[in-house]
Amino acid sequence: MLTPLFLTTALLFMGYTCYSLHTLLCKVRPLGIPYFVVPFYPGPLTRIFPIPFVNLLIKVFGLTHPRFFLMTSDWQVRRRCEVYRFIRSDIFFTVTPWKVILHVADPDMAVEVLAGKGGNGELYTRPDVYNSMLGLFGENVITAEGAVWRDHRKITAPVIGKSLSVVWEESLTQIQQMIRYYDKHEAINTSYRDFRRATLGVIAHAGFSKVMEWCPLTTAIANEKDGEGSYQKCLHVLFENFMWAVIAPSWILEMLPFKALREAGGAANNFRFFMNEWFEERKTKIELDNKTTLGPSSKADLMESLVRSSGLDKGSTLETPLLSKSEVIGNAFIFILAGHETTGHTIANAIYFLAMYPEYQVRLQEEIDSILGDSDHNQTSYETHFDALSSGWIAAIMFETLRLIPGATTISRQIGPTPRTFPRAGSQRPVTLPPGIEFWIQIICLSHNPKYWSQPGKTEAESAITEFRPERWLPKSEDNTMFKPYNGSYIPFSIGARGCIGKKFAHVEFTAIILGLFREMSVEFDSCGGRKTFDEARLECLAEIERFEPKITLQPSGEMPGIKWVRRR
Ligand code: HEM
Repeated sequence: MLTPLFLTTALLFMGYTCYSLHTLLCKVRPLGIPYFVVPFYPGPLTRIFPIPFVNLLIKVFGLTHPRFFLMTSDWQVRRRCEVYRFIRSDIFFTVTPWKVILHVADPDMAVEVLAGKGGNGELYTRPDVYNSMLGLFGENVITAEGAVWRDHRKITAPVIGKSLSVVWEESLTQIQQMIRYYDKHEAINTSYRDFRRATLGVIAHAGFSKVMEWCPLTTAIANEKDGEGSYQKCLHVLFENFMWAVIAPSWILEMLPFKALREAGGAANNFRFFMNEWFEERKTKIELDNKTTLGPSSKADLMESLVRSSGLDKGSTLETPLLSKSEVIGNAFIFILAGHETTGHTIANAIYFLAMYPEYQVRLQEEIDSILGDSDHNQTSYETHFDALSSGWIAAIMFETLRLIPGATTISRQIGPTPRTFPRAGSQRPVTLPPGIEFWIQIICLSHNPKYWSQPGKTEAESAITEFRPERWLPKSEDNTMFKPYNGSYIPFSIGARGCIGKKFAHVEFTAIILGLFREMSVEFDSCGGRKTFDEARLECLAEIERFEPKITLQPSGEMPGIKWVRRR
């Protein structure tokens, strides 16, 4: 009885899938844009299944054709521009039975989607699958659209912009504490985690007025009895298992017989608990302040701005609160997440590049010394030193790191209800696309596209597009401004009204952290007691970078070679 029922359902499903694929192919073929058929929609949850299975098949059978690797989630990292070169086009479709995706490495089209008319999210919204993941704790500035998004942005962006002095100070403090620890330790192979902890400390202070001393994660977890330790453990578990935390409500996950799922559910629950506590704590403080002062202080941080906008404080002048409590917590989560992972990993990536190319460390240190002279870098401030340090080697190293390894590989958007025409770079004809198509703007393919990254008068090979060459960003002798790439070919922070709120925050943090580290220290590969040469470690590092995988941000999938911090001679 069950077998025929199962077979009929399976046949009906397959029939519907083929019909749907056929309909979408009929839509795509007349457009004259190259396309590949992919049997499933490669959204975030397919990283659990079937992508690992596809990866196994590719490895076992040595499959190299794009129709195979386009089924994986990390082809942009492993193949960079290969597929665009293969099809001789900067745009192509993957057609799945449920969706048509346009992969874009054409800068003019990327600019139109992200920053053209309708780039504020009204015509080109994020696909729902991403919003449901990022809205795990409540709607927020990333998941909201239209008028609601404008409110969220108005509440959050100005306070983030005003926090830069705290960002500078706290970055230097975190690094001082980190150096104290590194001074006593030989080799480090926890850099990604360590820098994530430093940048978590910065966003906790700048956005939430919480002071978190830097210590290695293991020490923080060992101190779990104190509230701070368990909060840090909860964040660590949540971010490491984020994929699991979004697949079902926490109470279901906590009942399942799998440890990773139970832990993810528990961490999500604990996070809600901590955020509730922070919310109530801040609400009480605001109510007290309202009784004793004349209103909101000009030094309000992100949490204060969020809580005040929820209108829950008794002295609130808001007739209609702009945010619900769950939106306050949703935004707190998104700023903790976006505000520390991306920057922490970018700094760790830059450190590995500097270990691979020590000549750039020397130039960086010489520049820092020439700007600071004998003064103490720990006495510097955002107001006095950021400008001087933000247009030379430090900035060049950050820009080049993000060009080679952007935090996010892809930005996705979907076309609204009417067909739209999009420009193409060069002398190519504009294309008109039907509704329902999803754009995947490939940040990493744009920043490797030889048409825009080959240097004038040099061949593609001489331009070393896949190599770390920060000097490409430095001002040329005739003017004092840094290199400006072709519009749309370099968008690690995205562009347009929905571009990154934390771009300057990240730049200030990166500058202060690199300053704090390299004024006192140099980084080198750990030779494992003389058993590993510099060249071996460098090759190992390059091979690991080729294997980076997009989790929340792009990050190592295996173990990076160990590094050592040594005092400058
Ligand atoms: C190197 C560091 C960073 C990188 C590479 C980065 C990258 C990005 C990108 C690519 C987007 C656009 C995503 C999309 O449209 O789908 C974005 C948006 C966003 N970023 Fe960042 N980010 C960084 C640091 C930060 C920091 C430090 C914060 C907060 C303090 C932050 C907060 C946000 C927010 C709230 C949005 C959503 C804006 C909106 O939709 O209106 N980011 N970021």
